[in-house]
Amino acid sequence: METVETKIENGIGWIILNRPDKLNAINLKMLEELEEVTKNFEENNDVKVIIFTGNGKAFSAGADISQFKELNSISAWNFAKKGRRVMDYIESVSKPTIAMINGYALGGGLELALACDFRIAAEEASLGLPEINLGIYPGFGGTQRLVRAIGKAKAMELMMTGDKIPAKEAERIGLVNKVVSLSSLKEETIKFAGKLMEKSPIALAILKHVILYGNDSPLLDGLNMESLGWGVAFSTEDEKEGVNAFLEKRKAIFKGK
Ligand SMILES: CC(C)(COP(=O)(O)OP(=O)(O)OC[C@H]1O[C@@H](n2cnc3c(N)ncnc32)[C@H](O)[C@@H]1OP(=O)(O)O)[C@@H](O)C(=O)NCCC(=O)NCCSC(=O)CCO
Repeated sequence: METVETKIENGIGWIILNRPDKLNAINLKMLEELEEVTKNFEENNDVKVIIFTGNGKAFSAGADISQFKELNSISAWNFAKKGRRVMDYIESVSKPTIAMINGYALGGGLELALACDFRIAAEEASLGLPEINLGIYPGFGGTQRLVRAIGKAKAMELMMTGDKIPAKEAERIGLVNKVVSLSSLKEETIKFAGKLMEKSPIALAILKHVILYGNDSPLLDGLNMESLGWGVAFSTEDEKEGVNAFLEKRKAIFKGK
């Protein structure tokens, strides 16, 4: 891979954006590689949780602006559609995903983090959607996902002013789940991933689907998805194990079956 590094350690699939001299700006190659490595991890049984992060001082400063000079309306539209499809795919992965935000998460970088299930940020991180300063606006799903994540008023403020906010403010408005020191970021993120790895991966996958797609549907459809998925969970060995473990007063050991 040219633009991302990957490794699998103790059930965690790491996807590390790797253009540190360009603050991990997302070019077309990186979009393609992100899609490919995410797909590989989704299909790999050794990977239980996927963590995205960046090498160097940024998570990602967004789409690669140096490529914008060559774009016209049609190629820009296609680039946005490509970016959007990759973010949609990342959001749809059946395994839990975490954005470990080690520094700047701007523009497309924040849109990648928004496509993840959880965001854990270092105190030093700075987040925002500054595209408006380029005479454009977020194009990798941010206009929709940010509103859903933090509500319309704050989302419009961030997108229309282009202001960057510190991690603590991002936590206050519900944009990130947790803020920790940079020195403990990796340890805290692994600890959080560990909690997820103790659960039934099947229940997590169904739950994720119901939350994501149920909330984007009319209430009745979402509620129907919830009860149908709940029934499906009862066809798993993990459900038997969970209930038996409770009744036998021991810790459940889920096998993902
Ligand atoms: C993130 C900023 C504020 C950091 O500033 P600073 O620390 O001063 O670092 P720089 O010298 O600016 O950057 C170092 C190096 O990285 C290049 N770079 C940074 N961001 C990008 C980018 N998005 N695309 C391409 N290249 C980038 C920068 O040019 C430098 O390269 P040199 O070769 O050393 O000159 C600051 O970098 C900043 O504001 N970046 C842009 C943030 C932004 O506007 N993001 C939105 C992009 S559009 C988008 O994401 C569309 C999808 O919705």
